[in-house]
Amino acid sequence: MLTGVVGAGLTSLEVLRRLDAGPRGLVEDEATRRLQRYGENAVLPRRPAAWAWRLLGTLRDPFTAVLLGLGVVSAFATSWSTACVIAVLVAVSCVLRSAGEYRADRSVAALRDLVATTATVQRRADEESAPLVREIPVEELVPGDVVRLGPGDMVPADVRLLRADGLTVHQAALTGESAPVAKRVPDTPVELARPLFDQPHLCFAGSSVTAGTATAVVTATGADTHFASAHRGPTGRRRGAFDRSVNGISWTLIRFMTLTAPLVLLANTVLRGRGLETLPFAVAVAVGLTPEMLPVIVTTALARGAAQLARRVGVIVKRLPALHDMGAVDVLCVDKTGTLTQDQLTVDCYLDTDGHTDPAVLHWAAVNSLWTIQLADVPAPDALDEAILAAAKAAGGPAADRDDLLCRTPPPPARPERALSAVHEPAAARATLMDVGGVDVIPFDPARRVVTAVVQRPGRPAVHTLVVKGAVEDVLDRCAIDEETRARVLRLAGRHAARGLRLLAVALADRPARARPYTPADERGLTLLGIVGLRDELTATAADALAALARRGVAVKVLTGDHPGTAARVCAELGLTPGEIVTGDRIDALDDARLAQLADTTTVFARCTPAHKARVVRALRRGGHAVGFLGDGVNDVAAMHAADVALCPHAAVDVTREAADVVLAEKDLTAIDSAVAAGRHSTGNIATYLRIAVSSNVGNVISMLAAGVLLPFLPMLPAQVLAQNLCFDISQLAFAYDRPDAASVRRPSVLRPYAFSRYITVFGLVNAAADLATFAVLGVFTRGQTAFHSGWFTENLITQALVMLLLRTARGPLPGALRWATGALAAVGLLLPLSPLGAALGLAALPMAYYGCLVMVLVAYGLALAACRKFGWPVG
Ligand SMILES: Nc1ncnc2c1ncn2[C@@H]1O[C@H](COP(=O)(O)OP(=O)(O)OP(=O)(O)O)[C@@H](O)[C@H]1O
Repeated sequence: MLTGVVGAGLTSLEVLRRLDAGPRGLVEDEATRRLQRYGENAVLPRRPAAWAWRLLGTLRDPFTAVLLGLGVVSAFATSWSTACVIAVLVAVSCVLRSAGEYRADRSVAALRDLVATTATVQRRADEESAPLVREIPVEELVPGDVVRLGPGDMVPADVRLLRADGLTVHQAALTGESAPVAKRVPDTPVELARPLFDQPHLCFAGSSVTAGTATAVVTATGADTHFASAHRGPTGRRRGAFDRSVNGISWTLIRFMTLTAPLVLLANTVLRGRGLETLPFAVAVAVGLTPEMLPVIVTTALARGAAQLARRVGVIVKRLPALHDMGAVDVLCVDKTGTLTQDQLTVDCYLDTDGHTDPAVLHWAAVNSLWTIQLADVPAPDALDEAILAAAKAAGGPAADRDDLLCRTPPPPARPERALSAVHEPAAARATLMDVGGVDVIPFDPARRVVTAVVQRPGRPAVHTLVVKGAVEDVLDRCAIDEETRARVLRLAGRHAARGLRLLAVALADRPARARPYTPADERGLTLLGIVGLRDELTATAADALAALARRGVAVKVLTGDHPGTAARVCAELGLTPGEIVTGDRIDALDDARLAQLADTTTVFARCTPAHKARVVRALRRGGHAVGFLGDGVNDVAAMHAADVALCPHAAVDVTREAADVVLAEKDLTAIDSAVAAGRHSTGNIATYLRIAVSSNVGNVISMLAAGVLLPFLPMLPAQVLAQNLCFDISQLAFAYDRPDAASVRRPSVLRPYAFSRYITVFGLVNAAADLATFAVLGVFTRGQTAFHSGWFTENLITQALVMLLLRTARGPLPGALRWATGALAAVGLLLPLSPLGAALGLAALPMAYYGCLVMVLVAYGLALAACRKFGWPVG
């Protein structure tokens, strides 16, 4: 295998020779041998991680780190029982979490293979056979393979270009450079002094093709690529809504917890004159405050949601937190072509600049399409080009068939004088128009919105004809026309766009023939021929999907590169109210703050480049929205990276699938609604756990502090604090299986730290009030520490079971898991003090009268909770 550095200085031929390969591609048998020798072309092994690694991975969680820290403090204070219980807590949490992650990985792994990335490779059956171009899984690529690259492809390995046309690649994953860079096969020897990633003829795994095409030979695969050496782990990702809410709250709690132990210690020292002997108790209280099951609940709730989505509606969640982000999304940006529409085009009309049907317009559009496909070695022809070639064939025209192109005679154009005289075509040459030969191509680029094929017409060896097609405004900008014609053509385009057609303008220019390659700078002074209108049917499920999202409070915005008129019509047909349409040039004129305001109220953005789409998404996020982006093309990737969560339909190009967090494996767009509902469902369960665990724990801390001051002894022994905490934690795992009611999945689910703090303060205080009432009862009915500890232990577990029942967000029937969990928790509270284990923990049976009063405290507590719920306050 060649390293990029060695390969950089060699000629193409030398590289091929060193790789023992040829421009026609490897023979299949040899490729199989190489696959065995070099291994799979994967940066990270596809094998599931070993159990030990999974367990170690779960230790990275901040709550676990805090618990371990507290365990170490206990060990130093030689409080071995506290240290042991903490170790058990950490072990239970890690084992449960890694088991959840393992199940989650397994359930989506099979479906993920369905959306695996492929590479277009050129191989031969044997030495004598002609090369065959076919798609193979990227993992099967080997050094020496000849691959084809086109827009939207991931560069599948480190490659050396053999041929390239207008190739630009995005290599931010390697260099951090956000702008695409041009790559080409240099005419002169390469300059070795240049940094490796700047070498024009080398492309690297981890980058993606933004425009143009290329044929290249693979120089390194898998772990030998530069990407692999730079990223020995998963690549970093943007911070989504998940990080902003759950993680934000986690860190607030961790700060709070780290203050708890010193506070308890201080209160006991200052007010009761106790010394360091209270350290284990202080540590236990801090541990009691920790919602240590949060990582387990998060993994279980999200993994369950993801597995159900995959099974029921074929939605693949590639990154678990993305499911939470789906639930938080309140704005979904969608591109139009290939998402809301099928991208299966048919030509509707071909018109000259006066709006009359003109086959010459279709003919030249077909010449452009044909040579774009042929010269650029596009792995998969654009749907637009295929539609134009099909229409030309159906019209019986000269561009009917790629193979026919060079030999058939065109029909006489309806208005030949216009189209052909426009390029000063001698009448005699018209009949042989199709004998054109392709010379060069400047591929389509969503930022330029035009594509140029350079052809040579028969009998005119000294002349090259540039055939340009693309978005109407962009082609007009390159034409030598007066203002009046321009305005007339724009009006014509507007009328047809309003019918929902996709429009292309076609223009020509003659240039003296030359050997030098053509560049975008040559696309000027063109002669306009006319426009082609194409019809693109709506995706069958698009209207239903948009209506369902609107019902869930998700605002849908369309961000398209297409004509404003076309976008408006499509949106109206889908039941969206387009309102004022904002175009790319208007976006350019606005600063970020003004764009954020405008983006809030705009539904359709048209004539957007990839950069415009990304700016709008960033502006919306800055305006406080959680933004999803659903796109299928290379022009959507930047916006997908900018969004909280990126989605793509099943037929998206490789680079889009790679950028997506959520892939819709089926054709049905209404699956997005199911994904949003599943996200809200999972988040609802996580939020319920957090609210209940933390408010109950806060209540306990307040009571512990109060009791520490009021009582001559510790209100609970450290081991008792930890034991009740362990029971409460385990029972709360049932929240991962709760079923939220319909109302709670109707709005975007976001955990707002302020509302959350209010919630835990109020319910924490109600909980503490119940505890203080219990202390009073205990003061009346019991004597001594053991009875006090036992009474409070029982009350604590039963109130926690009550809180779980009364404060869960869902109001529907209790799922079995919750019924069992709360029942078991209350039973432990009542029975443990009577058992030998209770005795070991320092607990004992209580007088019967206590239980009667406890019932009264519990009834009062339950009524207080129910009253708070009934008046809808506080809602976290
Ligand atoms: N293969 C092509 N040849 C010539 N012009 C094209 C081609 N593909 C697209 N265009 C023109 O460029 C414009 C922008 O294309 P782009 O691919 O950025 O967006 P889109 O496909 O129109 O819409 P969306 O952003 O919704 O996917 C199109 O509206 C069309 O006029």
